[in-house]
Amino acid sequence: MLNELLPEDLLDTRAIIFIAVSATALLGLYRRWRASRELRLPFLKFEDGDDSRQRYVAESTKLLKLGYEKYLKHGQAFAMRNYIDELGPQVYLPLKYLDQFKTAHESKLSFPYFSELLFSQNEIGMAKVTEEASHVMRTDLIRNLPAIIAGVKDECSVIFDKMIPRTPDWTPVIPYPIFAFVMARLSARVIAGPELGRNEEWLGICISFTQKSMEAAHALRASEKRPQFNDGVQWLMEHYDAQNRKLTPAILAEHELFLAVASIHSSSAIALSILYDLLDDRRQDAKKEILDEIAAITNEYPSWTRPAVAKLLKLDSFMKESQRLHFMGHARVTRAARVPFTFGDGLHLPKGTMAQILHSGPQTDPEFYEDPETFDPWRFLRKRETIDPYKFQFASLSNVETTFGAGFHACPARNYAADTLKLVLVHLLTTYDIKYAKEEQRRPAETYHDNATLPNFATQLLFKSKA
Ligand code: HEM
Repeated sequence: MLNELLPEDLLDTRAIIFIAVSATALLGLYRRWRASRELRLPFLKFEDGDDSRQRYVAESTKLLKLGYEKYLKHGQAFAMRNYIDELGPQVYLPLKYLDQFKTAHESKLSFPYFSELLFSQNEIGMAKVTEEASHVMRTDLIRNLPAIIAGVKDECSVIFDKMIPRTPDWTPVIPYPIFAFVMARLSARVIAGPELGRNEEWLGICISFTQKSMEAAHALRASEKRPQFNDGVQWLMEHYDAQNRKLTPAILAEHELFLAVASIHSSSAIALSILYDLLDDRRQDAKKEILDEIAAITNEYPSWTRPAVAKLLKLDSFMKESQRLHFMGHARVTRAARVPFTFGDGLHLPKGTMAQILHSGPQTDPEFYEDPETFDPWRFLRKRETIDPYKFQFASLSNVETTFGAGFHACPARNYAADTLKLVLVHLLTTYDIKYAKEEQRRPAETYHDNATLPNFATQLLFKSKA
């Protein structure tokens, strides 16, 4: 019957898929259009005649600065176009909502759902945020941190020696791919264990996020009995066992790939960004003090254990100041409304709204930081000395320190990430002389894409072995 009524090609599988996909996309567009009508918020846009999509890709930084000054600073949320139009408008919230926002239950405001929408994870088959992987990072990683950190410095020497030879001559290096490899290898020790940590194919997979992770994890699981390790695979196996659930290779691969996505590029880009400041000719006095600090710790401790790393107070402060001014992205604490959500004062987010905190706004706001545009390497060290020694650290969380997010989903590996970054920088600063290849010894300008700000990945540096 259907055959008689419809043209032949409409029954072709491709045509059916096309219709189904288009219908879903149209339904999505309709839902988001409705959501944007329900959002009773000022709508921020470029108002100089060009409000094209391209401007949202290249110039969101300008618009977000305006949004902070005009709305957020005065306690008013705003909406703006999402450069991926199908996602509907995005919402930025002022800090007064952060406490309610970060504590809202996952069934209402969701971090995984935000990532699912933003990265079209269902459509492209990308590994999703998995509750189990986050759980083992939140529990087992934190418990095992001293043992894990104790091996990082030695591992740095082994890896960097292969990647940047110790020679007396200046060697030109584009550091980002090397940093990504180093961070992939360091994270692999934590998320996948020593076998995969030394497996170049696995590391390549993690760096390039390819589907091959499935095969690699499958091969690992297929390889008979695994000895006891202290890593994510082991912790996930134990977590599933304790709940009497089956951890299949495919599920394990999904957890592992998600952890690889979460861990490698953020750490590599931040390492590069901080190194750029350490090499800048305006920071040489601070660098000298950091080198003295490292020398003093090396005299006091036989090896780089967690207590030794905790003594890197100046490096910690420098790193935090560097990230304050050269943050990795404007948006943090990203959540999407699984159901319509209303804040205590009546602000309403329709179902499907993607909302976030503007991390960048407070970083250069004199309300939060004195003389905020000045790079003051010991700003946070002074705060630790005079206000609270346990706060204002690189990995600290507060309503203005949102580099690692906030609330339940705040990065569970932030202390691991901070310690690892420090040990990578200690290794680089004590092993090599490093300078910019160009004559001017100044950090290169950031690059921008949508609400991301990234250190320049193409800048060439020169390395030579320390005398
Ligand atoms: C300096 C490097 C890193 C930065 C800046 C960073 C930042 C973040 C941020 C902003 C979030 C979301 C928090 C929120 O929305 O409240 C997050 C989540 C997460 N990060 Fe990190 N991260 C870093 C390194 C790592 C590493 C090395 C790992 C693993 C070894 C990791 C594992 C995770 C996981 C599992 C989550 C999801 C937490 C959850 O679902 O509850 N991160 N991270």
